[in-house]
Amino acid sequence: MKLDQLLQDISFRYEEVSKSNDVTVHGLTDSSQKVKPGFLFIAIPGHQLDGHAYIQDAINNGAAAIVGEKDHQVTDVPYIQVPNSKKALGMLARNYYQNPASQKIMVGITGTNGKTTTSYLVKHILENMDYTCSLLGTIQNVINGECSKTANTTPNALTLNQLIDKSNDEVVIMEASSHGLAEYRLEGLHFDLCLFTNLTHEHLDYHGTIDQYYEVKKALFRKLKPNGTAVINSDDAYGEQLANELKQEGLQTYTLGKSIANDLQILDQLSVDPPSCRFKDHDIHTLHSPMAGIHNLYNTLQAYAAAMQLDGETAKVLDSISGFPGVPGRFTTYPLKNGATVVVDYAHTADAVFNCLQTVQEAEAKKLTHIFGFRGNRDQTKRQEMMNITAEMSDQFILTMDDLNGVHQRDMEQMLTFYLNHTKFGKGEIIPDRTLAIKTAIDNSQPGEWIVITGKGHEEYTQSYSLPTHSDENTVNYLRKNEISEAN
Ligand SMILES: CC(=O)N[C@H]1[C@@H](OP(=O)(O)OP(=O)(O)OC[C@H]2O[C@@H](n3ccc(=O)[nH]c3=O)[C@H](O)[C@@H]2O)O[C@H](CO)[C@@H](O)[C@@H]1O[C@H](C)C(=O)N[C@@H](C)C(=O)N[C@H](CCC(=O)O)C(=O)O
Ligand SMILES: Nc1ncnc2c1ncn2[C@@H]1O[C@H](COP(=O)(O)OP(=O)(O)OP(=O)(O)O)[C@@H](O)[C@H]1O
Repeated sequence: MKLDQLLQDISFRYEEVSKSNDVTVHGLTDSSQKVKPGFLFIAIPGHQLDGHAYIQDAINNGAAAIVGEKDHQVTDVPYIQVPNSKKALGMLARNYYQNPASQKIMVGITGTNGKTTTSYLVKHILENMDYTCSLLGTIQNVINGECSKTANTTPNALTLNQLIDKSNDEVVIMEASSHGLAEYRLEGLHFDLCLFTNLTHEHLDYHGTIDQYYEVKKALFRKLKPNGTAVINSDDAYGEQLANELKQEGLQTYTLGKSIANDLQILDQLSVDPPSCRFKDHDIHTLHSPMAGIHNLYNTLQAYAAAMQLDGETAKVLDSISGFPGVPGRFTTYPLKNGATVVVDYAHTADAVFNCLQTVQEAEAKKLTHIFGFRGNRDQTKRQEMMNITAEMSDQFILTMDDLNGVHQRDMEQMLTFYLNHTKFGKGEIIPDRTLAIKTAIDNSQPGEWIVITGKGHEEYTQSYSLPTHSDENTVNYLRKNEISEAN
């Protein structure tokens, strides 16, 4: 593709145009190491390194032209200076792959909690409506029915366009993380549906304040196609604010919540275990959530609303919801032979922990033991809130290791001791080895008791522990097998 064609809709320094006229580009990359002859190299200032420092490497590897945002002397090949390289990467990727997203029904999901769960629900329902769906998110990417691992919840703009280009599916359902939005990974994409689940304290190490975090999330809704719709949980305070602001801006919204002002009104909750409710859109219906927890009732309603925006038939949609198999590591339950129950859940915000523990309380647990830790090098300001919630809601808690992310285990243990000493009720202990923490809780469990392990969900451990296991699910199943063989 000619460089001029690639630069469509991108503003850049005028004097570079003539130089770039004749260049043909054979590929794009923002990694100098991946440059092949004829590639366009986009220099990105990152969080650890600066792509501008690798421009000469890119040229040595055969780059035909360079895009960057800083003043830079480049003599051998055209240097196109743009105001923002990350934004330019999005537009360049979109142009190079000929805007693959424009051929798809695009569904973007944002919010602090519930993105993955809602995305799985939407995929499940739409597939039952005979749509073929790609899924891009935290657990995995699924393109043309093939699953692959993901480095990021929201991939960078180049990967994103490559994945959408590869997809033969009709619908792309993707999670839009706040980092993805702030880093312009969705630049140039437009959506038919944008969903907002909720907004609570998270990632403030990156965003600074919750209001800035909200503004970043709101940016997704600026990417709605002219006839696109925002589907919003307005029982969440930030969701209500978002719906009001978008309506004022003339965008099409579809809200769900308890108030009569909503397009989908939750009338009354019929039961909590399993959760079900009556709701009204055009008519009155009953929804049975396929997953435990009121939070999942909201996720399910949101997925229902999304499907209805894509011309779903109420009865068929509600029917398909009842066959939803759940999401790995989201309130996954494991009955023990002794009559106790273990839950593995991905909760790693205070709100998610609250919802998860509340769900167990509603199941009338005789005793609730909560096992969790804090992720190293992540938002520390949410930790006290998480401690307060577990101290209030659990009967006993065990603090343990989560991913250390480069933090020394000794420092993390000191941190856990600090939180333990500053939390009232005195019903906590520290067992640093995660697998032994789980073993201790299981060994001491009694019929009717619940053990809740939060933080890692579907993820594999990033460090090794005493038991030969590599995830919470694996540890629980390993201990369950031993429980069974010991009992025999
Ligand atoms: C903070 C952040 O968003 N970091 C992302 C960013 O990496 P970075 O800024 O550190 O990149 P860098 O290493 O400084 O490199 C800068 C540039 O130099 C280039 N380079 C570097 C070396 C070289 O030899 N040649 C060269 O060209 C690199 O290719 C890059 O273009 O760009 C990378 C490529 O797109 C991302 O994978 C990476 O995500 C990291 C892994 C990450 O952990 N991100 C988290 C914070 C994140 O984004 N999380 C959200 C989900 C959050 C949630 O749970 O809700 C997500 O969407 O995943
Ligand atoms: N609607 C909701 N409201 C509050 N908490 C929720 C909601 N849905 C899920 N959760 C909690 O959040 C955890 C993570 O859920 P999920 O993976 O669906 O969210 P996510 O937004 O994709 O999270 P992340 O951005 O961290 O990947 C769940 O295990 C559950 O504890």
